[in-house]
Amino acid sequence: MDYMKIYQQWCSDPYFDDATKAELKAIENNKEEIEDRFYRQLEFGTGGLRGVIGAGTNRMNIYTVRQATQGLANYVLSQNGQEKGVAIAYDSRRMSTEFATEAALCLNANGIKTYIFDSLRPTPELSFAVRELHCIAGIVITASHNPREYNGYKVYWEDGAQITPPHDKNILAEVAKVTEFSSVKTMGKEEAVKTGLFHVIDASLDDRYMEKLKKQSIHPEIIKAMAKDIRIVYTPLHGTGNLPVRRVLKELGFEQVYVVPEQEKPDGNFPTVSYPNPEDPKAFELALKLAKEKDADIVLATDPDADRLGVYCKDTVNGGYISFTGNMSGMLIAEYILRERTENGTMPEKPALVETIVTTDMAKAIAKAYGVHLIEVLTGFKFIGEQIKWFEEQNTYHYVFGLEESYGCLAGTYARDKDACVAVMMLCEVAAYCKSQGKTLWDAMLDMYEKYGYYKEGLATITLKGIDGAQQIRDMMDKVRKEPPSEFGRFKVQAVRDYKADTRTDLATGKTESTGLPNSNVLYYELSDGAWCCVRPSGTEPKIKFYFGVKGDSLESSKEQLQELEDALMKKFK
Ligand SMILES: O=P(O)(O)OC[C@H]1O[C@H](O)[C@H](O)[C@@H](O)[C@@H]1O
Repeated sequence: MDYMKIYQQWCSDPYFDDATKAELKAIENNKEEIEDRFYRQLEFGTGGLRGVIGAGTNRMNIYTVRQATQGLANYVLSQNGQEKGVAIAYDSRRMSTEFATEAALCLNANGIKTYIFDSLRPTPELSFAVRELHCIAGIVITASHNPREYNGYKVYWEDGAQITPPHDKNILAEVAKVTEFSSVKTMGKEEAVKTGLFHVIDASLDDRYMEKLKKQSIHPEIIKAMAKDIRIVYTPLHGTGNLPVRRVLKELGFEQVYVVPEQEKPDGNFPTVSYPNPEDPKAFELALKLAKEKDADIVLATDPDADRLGVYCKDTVNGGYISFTGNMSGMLIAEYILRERTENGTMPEKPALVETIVTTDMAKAIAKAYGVHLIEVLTGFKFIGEQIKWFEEQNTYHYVFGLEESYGCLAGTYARDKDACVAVMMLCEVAAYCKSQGKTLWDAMLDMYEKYGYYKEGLATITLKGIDGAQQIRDMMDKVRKEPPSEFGRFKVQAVRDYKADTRTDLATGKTESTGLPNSNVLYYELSDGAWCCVRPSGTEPKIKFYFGVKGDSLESSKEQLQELEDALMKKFK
């Protein structure tokens, strides 16, 4: 059906509420806006839904949320999961509470039990809740770190990780089948409660989650000893992190925790920050200001659903603050866990460290130093979570830590998604440990560079929106496949991995082998001098992403090499 007809249907069909109709009526003369809102159904990808909040088939609203949930409900029923039920959490975004309730009522109308939090919670706590309540699936209403216009819908399966094969494909297929709103079920909340299908999760789950977090601490005695000395500035960026992060730090004994007052309260309008992403230095403006006032040792920010952590640390040499990438903060925690657990004899048998293919190569060096098995997976924390499930099912390895470059990591197996609450806690412990030795986190980082090599990584993106943008991204990937580069500046290509074709080709010998990972539209170049680069279309945003890394022998040389690699890479693609 053409988009104008669908628009008119939404304007007149009694199924849609008056507010929706009024919102649509207001754009009746704006053809472009109508087209954008109705030219397609908001795509339900492997990460679930993510889109701008508003009326229309290509928007996040109660109708598109119900429609996706009906697809999920059909799959849950096909798996006989109605008794196990579905756990639901939501963050501080606009309409998050409404969408979470709609999702629950749709599931209830399909005879499926639901367990919903009474107020906002971090995404990793939902991952924990799915396992703890023995649910078959989970939903989080969040658009993670996207700008304020967005909301989203992430789906989890019973192991607590975001959906991976075969469930992801199966759920996608079920959602795609729900094309008529008339086939979407819903019911009133009172009735749902009466039937015993709608449950609110009680507060004891928070306590159990806290206990799991605290269990990850390796040296509580060092925290106690340093509690008065280490000064921490923290911002939840108007999201879900405020309560759990403060609570875990307090219960561990940290005494000097300063929360950015302007960003403490949950607010879906994100009034003080346009892009609530700890990867963006602008998100740290207020936190750094407070850090200077308090002379903080470390400055931490979590994204709205508290699965990502960004870090700055005081530079004792010049008094300024140094930014840490996700790779760097992940490495600091990884080194600490592996070193301290090896030393105090709590390292499990057959330990494993898990990272994604676009994460720093320093992880490999650390794993090797402590005799820990390193596993690489495709981009996406769900693949790290999936490894934990396989370790348990096949009794192969014991998970000690997992990390990815995009500011996410997880210590422990109580959750199966990245957890910024545990990341904050571990990083504060590392900082306390360093301070007890007269060092900062930056000193610790320099020690690691000296020990393992000066690994440095970067990320560049090109945003290409709409149907044309998607085509341009496909064309870029096709072109570079057809005309494979033999070098990027001074770096020679030694091997090419095409994860879509499942080939790794050694350019010197011409030998081709399997990548060992599932198919994915990703190209990875192994380069001379320990460098590498990788290209993949984003799965969550209209972007093509370029990841790259080098290994230098000093801070200066790695910085310079990284710049050269980035320039050469971007020149090839622009
Ligand atoms: O790169 P995208 O497909 O847009 O995904 C963005 C990010 O989403 C999640 O946070 C995943 O865990 C990350 O691995 C990924 O980098």
